[in-house]
Amino acid sequence: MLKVGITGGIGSGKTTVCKVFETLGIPVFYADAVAKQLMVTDLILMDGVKSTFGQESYFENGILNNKHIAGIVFNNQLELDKLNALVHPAVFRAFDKWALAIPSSVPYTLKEAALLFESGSYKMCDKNILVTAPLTLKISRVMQRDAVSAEQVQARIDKQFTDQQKAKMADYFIDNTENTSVILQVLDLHQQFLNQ
Ligand SMILES: CC(C)(COP(=O)(O)OP(=O)(O)OC[C@H]1O[C@@H](n2cnc3c(N)ncnc32)[C@H](O)[C@@H]1O)[C@@H](O)C(=O)NCCC(=O)NCCS
Ligand SMILES: Nc1ncnc2c1ncn2[C@@H]1O[C@H](COP(=O)(O)OP(=O)(O)OP(=O)(O)O)[C@@H](O)[C@H]1O
Repeated sequence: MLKVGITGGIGSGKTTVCKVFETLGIPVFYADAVAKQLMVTDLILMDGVKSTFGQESYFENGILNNKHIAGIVFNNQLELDKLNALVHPAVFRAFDKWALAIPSSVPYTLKEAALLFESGSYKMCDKNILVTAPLTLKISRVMQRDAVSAEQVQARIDKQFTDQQKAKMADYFIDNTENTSVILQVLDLHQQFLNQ
């Protein structure tokens, strides 16, 4: 079965685009959501996070202290590398398990990940899609969605490959500047994947 990776910079709208594919019956593995879940359920990963970033990485009720970790990793590349080295192997394992449970009648699957190219996981996909949007639009979307400052969004953008770098590794592109064209672009790609 065809495995398609889908990524895009913060606020590009990759999750929103994946919801459109889901309406066509395509199963989507949301790597970032799974990573978040593993951060509070995978005991080995949690131990690694606590010993690397301190006990304060979790509140007493077990909830992840996102602000604490984000404050460390998005200001220091070495610390971010440590977090990624803890999280990515756990997500790869979860994806393999998920893919095994997909029925063979499904024409293709999608793997949505913010760091598809950065983590190297695009190599495990047959084709990869890059969702793009103008930088100012991406920043304003995330500021609105997460109630964060432009500087905080920019700090994450700085930790991801640029769209130019990602474009070299992508096979397909979706321009998510406005809603209507996105649906048509998804339908077009869907048809191409069904014909492969
Ligand atoms: C660092 C954490 C605590 C920050 O939490 P917070 O709620 O502020 O952000 P959230 O998880 O919603 O991420 C929002 C966006 O930030 C960007 N981002 C998140 N983690 C990373 C990273 N390691 N490198 C680059 N960008 C990142 C992505 O575009 C992501 O979609 C959180 O992202 C986390 O637990 N990360 C570990 C899990 C992980 O690596 N996920 C995969 C990458 S998104
Ligand atoms: N075409 C669009 N028109 C209007 N709003 C949009 C569009 N695409 C995405 N958005 C909004 O922009 C915000 C960011 O979109 P989304 O969460 O899908 O991006 P993302 O690429 O998954 O971001 P992140 O990397 O932060 O997870 C969301 O609030 C979403 O509802």
